[in-house]
Amino acid sequence: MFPKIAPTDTQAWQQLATHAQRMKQLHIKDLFAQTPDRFQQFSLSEGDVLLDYSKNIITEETMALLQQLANECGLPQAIEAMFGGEAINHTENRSVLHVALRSNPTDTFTAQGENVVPQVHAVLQQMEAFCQRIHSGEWKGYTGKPIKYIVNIGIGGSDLGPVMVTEALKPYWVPGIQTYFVSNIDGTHMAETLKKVTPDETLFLVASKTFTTQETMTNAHTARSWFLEHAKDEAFVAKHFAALSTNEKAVTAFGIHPSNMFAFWDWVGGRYSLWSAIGLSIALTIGYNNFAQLLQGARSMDQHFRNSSFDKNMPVLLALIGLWYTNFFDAASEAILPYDQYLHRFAAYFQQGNMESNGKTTDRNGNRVTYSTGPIIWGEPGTNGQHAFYQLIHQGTQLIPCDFIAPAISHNPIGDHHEKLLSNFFAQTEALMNGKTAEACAAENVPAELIPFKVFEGNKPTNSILVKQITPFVLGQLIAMYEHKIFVQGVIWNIYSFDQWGVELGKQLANKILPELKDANSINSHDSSTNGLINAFKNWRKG
Ligand SMILES: O=P(O)(O)OC[C@H]1O[C@](O)(CO)[C@@H](O)[C@@H]1O
Repeated sequence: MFPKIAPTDTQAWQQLATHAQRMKQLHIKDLFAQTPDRFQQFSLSEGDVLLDYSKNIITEETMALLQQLANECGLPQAIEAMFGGEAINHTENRSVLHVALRSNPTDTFTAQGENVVPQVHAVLQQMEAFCQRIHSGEWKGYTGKPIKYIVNIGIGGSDLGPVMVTEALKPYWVPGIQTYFVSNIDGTHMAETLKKVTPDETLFLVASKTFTTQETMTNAHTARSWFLEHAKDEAFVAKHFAALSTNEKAVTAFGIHPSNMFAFWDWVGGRYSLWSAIGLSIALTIGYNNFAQLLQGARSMDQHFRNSSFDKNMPVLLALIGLWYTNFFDAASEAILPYDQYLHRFAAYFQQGNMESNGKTTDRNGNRVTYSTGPIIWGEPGTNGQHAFYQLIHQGTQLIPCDFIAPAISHNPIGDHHEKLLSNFFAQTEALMNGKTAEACAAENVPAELIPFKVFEGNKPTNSILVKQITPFVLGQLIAMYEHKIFVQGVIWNIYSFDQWGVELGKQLANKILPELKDANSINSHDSSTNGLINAFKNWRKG
């Protein structure tokens, strides 16, 4: 196990606090003027992924101190503890081994003394064989037709990853397969999806680690009832429902045959599970070989993360830079801005990844932290974001560090769209850094009274992540890079990143309120606001 040190108790933290006061007097553009080869100094590549972190309010001293902080907080030991299968998810007494899901068959990853790699590959083989049967048309629905529609029913980690990846890799979709995702318990989500599919050509994947999640189980039962209204015979459920879960008992109780169950294990966190059986919707949508490439890309990033020194380590550098702004510049949020329409769910995916992992106030000693932990993560694809919220990033009062992500090669090279798109990417990072002075405005003959409104302070930090093309392999690298960033930050903040107790309270209260909504009686068991809302809801429904 690694030390449970409050980062504020390290020498590096004290030095960083002093150093930050000096750095706040500097402007990134001056740092470029002082060191023209700053790009070489603060950029690195790993395969087809280039990370340029030079447009940050950092110097070599900053980075050295941040790396010292990581060392003092035991990051080297923490990395080995995770890869070594130690139960680092302490509050649930579980290993954290999503890295084992993208292992090669000859690798070894051990949880509770057992090498998990053989079981991982057994499920991968089951997934591959299943994909082959669906894609070849060998697997038939109850009227003898092949499967055309996949409907993944899951929520949170059992939805967001597969949604994000299938959207990101749309150019790789298997012809003839159309995939939909239903997550919301709002009946509208299911109803609108069922309008698009036919019961005899649809495969429902019930994706739930626990197989108890209210939203998923409600949606799965609704899908089953709809299916049976058409198919009439329960025996046909086996041809149209499969389960992706760790809970075989609950899967069987639902009526899904164990041969249609794809297993994973408690050492896979929900928000880190797209690499497991939860990725079956991905494999069915883009083909198993492309899914395998996604895993290989992640594996290459795992090795980079585990074996590179911190000054050449993409996840570590991203984590340290993020922490620098969270803890020493009071940045409350970070934006992820992909200049690629296919990556339109990337920020939403890492919203859960970051905020469910590092949105914690209790440290690993059970004490309240005295420093900020995980920031708010948000973002939209450029250039849409430019016409929505970039105003605030440029001229607002909040400091919002941004990650710009783009491929050099578009899957849709129409005219000069991609050059125009990327010219915006490059222009934005440059403009955010340089800003615009009053003198520059005056030189453009801006009327004096308008100059204060047209001045941009600049000095807004950005990371640029340029990749050759969004292939399955590169996407695997990118996702794993951000996963490990979250891990590194959690270690330094001395919090447990792999539990999510914070989502429980709302769930418990909803279960308490649900029976109160089923009759017409007036409610007075809550505070006046909650009583008032519930009674208004009931009154409207009476009429
Ligand atoms: O896969 P399950 O068990 O249905 O859980 C879904 C999601 O619910 C959570 O437990 C809480 O939101 C997530 O961590 C998880 O991804």
